[in-house]
Amino acid sequence: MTDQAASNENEAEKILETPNVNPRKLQPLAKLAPFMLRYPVRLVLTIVFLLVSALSSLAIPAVMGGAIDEGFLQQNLDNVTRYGWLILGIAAIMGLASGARFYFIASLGEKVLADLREAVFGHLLRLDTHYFDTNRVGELTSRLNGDVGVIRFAVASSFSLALRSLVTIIGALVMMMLTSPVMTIAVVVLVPCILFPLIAYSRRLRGMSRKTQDALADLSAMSTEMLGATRTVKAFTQEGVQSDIYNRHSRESYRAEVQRLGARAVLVGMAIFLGTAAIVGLVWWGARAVFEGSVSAGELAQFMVYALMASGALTNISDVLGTLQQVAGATERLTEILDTEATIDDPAVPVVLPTPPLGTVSFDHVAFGYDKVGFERVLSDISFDVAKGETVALVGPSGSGKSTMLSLLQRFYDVQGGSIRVDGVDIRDVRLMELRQRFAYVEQEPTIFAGTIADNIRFGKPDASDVEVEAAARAALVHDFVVEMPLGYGTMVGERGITLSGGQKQRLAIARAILKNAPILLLDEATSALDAQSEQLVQKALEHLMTGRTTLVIAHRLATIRDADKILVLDAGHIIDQGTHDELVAKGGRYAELARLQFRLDDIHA
Ligand SMILES: Nc1ncnc2c1ncn2[C@@H]1O[C@H](COP(=O)(O)OP(=O)(O)OP(=O)(O)O)[C@@H](O)[C@H]1O
Repeated sequence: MTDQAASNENEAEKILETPNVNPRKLQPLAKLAPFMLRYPVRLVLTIVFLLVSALSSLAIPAVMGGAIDEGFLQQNLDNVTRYGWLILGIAAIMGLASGARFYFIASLGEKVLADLREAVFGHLLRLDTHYFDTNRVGELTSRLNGDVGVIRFAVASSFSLALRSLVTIIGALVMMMLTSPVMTIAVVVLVPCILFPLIAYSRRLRGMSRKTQDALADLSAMSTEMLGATRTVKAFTQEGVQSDIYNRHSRESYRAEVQRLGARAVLVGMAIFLGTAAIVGLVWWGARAVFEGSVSAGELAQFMVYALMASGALTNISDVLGTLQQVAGATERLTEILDTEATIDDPAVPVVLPTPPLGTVSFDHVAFGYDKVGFERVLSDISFDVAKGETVALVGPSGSGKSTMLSLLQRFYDVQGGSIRVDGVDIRDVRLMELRQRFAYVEQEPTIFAGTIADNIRFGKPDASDVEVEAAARAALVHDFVVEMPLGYGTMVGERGITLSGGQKQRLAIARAILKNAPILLLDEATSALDAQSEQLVQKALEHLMTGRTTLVIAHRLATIRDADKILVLDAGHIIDQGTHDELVAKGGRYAELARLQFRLDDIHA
């Protein structure tokens, strides 16, 4: 009875976990079918082994019933031996089939998982920049990792359990009917009578479970935030205050959990009592039937085992339905990503850019707003031309639209009015890949990927040789600091390049751009102040990069604007002035004022 009590306890716990299942919410599961159907052999083998293992497990109690009636009760050892061998044979088939079922379903799960995550990741990278403006990266990675994991678990275990349980219930009921129709009907009435009150009670408890989970989520969000900002916490001497807030959340979570556990204990107790009472009742009734001679002792034993198998399978199914609903949610979220179409895509009939590249850029009455619906203008009526080899500097107050212009040029977004041409061709008529190969983009805060320094330099040209990498590194003044590192170009740089200084990161990004060797350079100069020596090194590296290339630069440095062939002065999305530095300073106007503030010209002219 102890084992039975333990199994009742497990079943009570499963009931507690069972969410409300809405069959319509299971519909998205159908979308997994194409991924599974890609592996028909594995799928068919899984089903075959599943059926064999379920049917062989159903055969064992029937054989055991025979062993009791013809062996034990008649004290016939030969019969016991024969039945023993038979059971062993069936157990061997069951063991083999179960092992094979486990292997095939698990490997199918892994395959589906790998295909899904590859499809989603590949698709995400191809989606528009606009998609990433409106969807948080954290949420997307959680979909990619969490949801795919949920699906893997489901394919590997829940589907198999659901199917196995279904076969077991049907098989056990058939065998029970064959043994004793009257007792079968009694069980069919009795089991729901016990399960339904338990399920009803467990649903009431579900609210409590949600409360604990919310409290835990708060706790984890807070610890992630605070541990990620320990410097800020220390600088503002907030360790004590934040610990107190954390403790308060932690205790709330503890109280909610203890309350839930108390309620759960009541449920487990109820399930154990009701389950045991039902078994006692059934045994008593069965014993009466045996004494009356309507069933044999062996039949009663086999009937009891089938009844237990059926009720176990029923709780398994209610458990699995809950998991499947989670899986349906995960599948829906993932297929939502796969169903999102990129709006910025290659043209149907692409125009090929001229080779060798001319390196010219022209904006013709360009208008743009990020908000597609409201069309709030970020840029209006922007027109200018950049000739081959020219350097054009964009200057203007923060938010005037400088970065947006570089984004539009690389077609991260599409213009809403006018057009942009590269080498005389409208960029919407060119294949995205071909267009973007024409640019080398150095961001204001360059991304340093987790990997070696060489990997980082090679990012835009993965097949570059070591010699090419070193040449680019030398030109960007990266080589000298790299050779001083213990592993040279093989030195790992942290997830965010934490081990490199600001100036080193910028030079690494410049080396990456030099290696890409694109005809047009897009440069977003760093605003963050570097020390004079670092600044000088970056400036030198940039000079190497700019040589012979058409350059569009968002300028924050005096050296850059002085050397620019043309300066475009932006304000609130309009070009309000243009000319060389000297011309614009001579004019007085907005540029002179801006330049005085931004580039500290007073120091220079003083
Ligand atoms: N991804 C975006 N989604 C919505 N609005 C944006 C987005 N990026 C920029 N904006 C808005 O567009 C306007 C122009 O921004 P942009 O970054 O082009 O200016 P900027 O001149 O480069 O400024 P800064 O010098 O501060 O980088 C700003 O009002 C900004 O809030």
